[in-house]
Amino acid sequence: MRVLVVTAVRAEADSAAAGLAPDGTVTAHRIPGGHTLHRCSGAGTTVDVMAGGVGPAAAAAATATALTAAAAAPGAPAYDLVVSAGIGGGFAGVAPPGTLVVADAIVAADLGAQTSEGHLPVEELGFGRSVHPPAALSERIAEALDAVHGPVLTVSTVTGTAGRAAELIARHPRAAVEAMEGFGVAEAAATHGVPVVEIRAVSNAVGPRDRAAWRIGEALDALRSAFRLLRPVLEEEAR
Ligand SMILES: O=C(O)c1cccc(C(=O)CC[C@H]2O[C@@H](n3cnc4c(=O)[nH]cnc43)[C@H](O)[C@@H]2O)c1
Repeated sequence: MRVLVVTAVRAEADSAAAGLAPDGTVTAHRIPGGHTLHRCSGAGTTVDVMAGGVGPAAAAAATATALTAAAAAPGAPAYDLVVSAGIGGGFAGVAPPGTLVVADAIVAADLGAQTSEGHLPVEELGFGRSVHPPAALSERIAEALDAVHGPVLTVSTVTGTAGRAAELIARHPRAAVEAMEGFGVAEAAATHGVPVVEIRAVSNAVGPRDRAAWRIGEALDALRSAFRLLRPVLEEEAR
């Protein structure tokens, strides 16, 4: 089984790789676009971890580049699964800092049109999609990680007010987390016909901006634990 993990920044990629390869056996492979795949191999599974950049556009471009490079490499197996992973903001009462969340829907929460009656998603405008269902495996992953299994919203602007948080919850009442890359990763994966899952470790609460309250170290530790627990699930899937 071959898996591509896409994070936004290097610190997230390092946490994922540390969980996947606790003995530190990771090899680096350059691909076009200046990206590096950090390869963790073993027990019938090869997991490539890549920091693709912040935001849905950078994430989509990086993911599509890695998937295209794999498809173009003679004799190399195609990816079986793409994982979007990183830290995120948790919605109050659902996902406090330190919590792990696995997406049961990957939602582009600000893709659409603003109207006097509120936000219209692209489906209502007659083009595109704003939701990707995750791979069926996501439920098993959520169980293995003891994670919340709920919608993960992708936004281009980090929420910084209580009003915006309330607006998002009104539109997505089950939302667990917001982050900035999942939908971009999912679009690229869908283009290549590869299933996708999204895993987030909560670093902060969604709401009024309070940068001092972000628990990034705690979230990166949780992300490392998530990938330690993910490894046997992938190995079982590969059998
Ligand atoms: O200091 C700020 O207010 C600020 C503004 C924009 C971006 C940041 C970041 O640290 C990058 C966000 C980065 O981390 C993910 N993330 C983490 N928490 C959230 C959130 O509450 N809402 C959206 N994204 C979040 C995201 O996926 C990015 O990769 C700081």
